[in-house]
Amino acid sequence: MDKVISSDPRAVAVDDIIAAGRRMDRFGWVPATAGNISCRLPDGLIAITRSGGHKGMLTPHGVIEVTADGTPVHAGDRPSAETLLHCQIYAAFPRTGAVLHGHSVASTVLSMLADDALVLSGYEVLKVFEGQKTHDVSLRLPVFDNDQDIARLAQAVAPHLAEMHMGYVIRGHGVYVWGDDMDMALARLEGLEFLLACELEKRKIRA
Ligand SMILES: CSC[C@@H](O)[C@@H](O)C(=O)COP(=O)(O)O
Ligand SMILES: [Zn+2]
Repeated sequence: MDKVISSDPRAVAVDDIIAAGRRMDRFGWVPATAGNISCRLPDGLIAITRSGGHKGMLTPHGVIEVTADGTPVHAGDRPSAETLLHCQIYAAFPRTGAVLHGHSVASTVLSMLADDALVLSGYEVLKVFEGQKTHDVSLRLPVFDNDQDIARLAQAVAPHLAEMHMGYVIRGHGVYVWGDDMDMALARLEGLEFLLACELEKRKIRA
């Protein structure tokens, strides 16, 4: 889909979120109603996917606005069940403009085999992450236990946000990745998912 040329930041955000959902769906990262997607708007509000519904088949109706603390701007709107995790990332990183959450096979399986982190080493694609200039590095991808209480999950994540290079994984659930804008967030998600797919292949060969 061509990018919408618009001076209305809301229209651009809606278009970016719909396009991101389609791209994530093409890779198989948003099965059933999994995943959620958001953008920060210039006025500080957050455009985010409604809860439920397929993220590969979003329409403008599937994108709503919440305040920085996750309160829907329009009463009755039901934002993503994981809205607080998005809000937490925007609060921690003032430059962040987009947050993506997907449920890939690789992140789901590997996180169930890991302790508190997955360590990714030696891959050229590690350079997609901020500040990385070489493949010759080991980056830690934290893994948090899944929790249906999202406020409690956010509390578990909070102390570790500042040290994150790539995002994080929720065990048996999926990844959270972010970037200054949607293109950057998508590039990082694609890079991370490539690395996780490589790790999964390595483990299959070793088994
Ligand atoms: C297929 S169930 C997935 C949900 O429980 C959740 O993890 C998810 O990613 C989507 O929730 P949503 O409320 O639509 O944003
Ligand atoms: Zn999820």
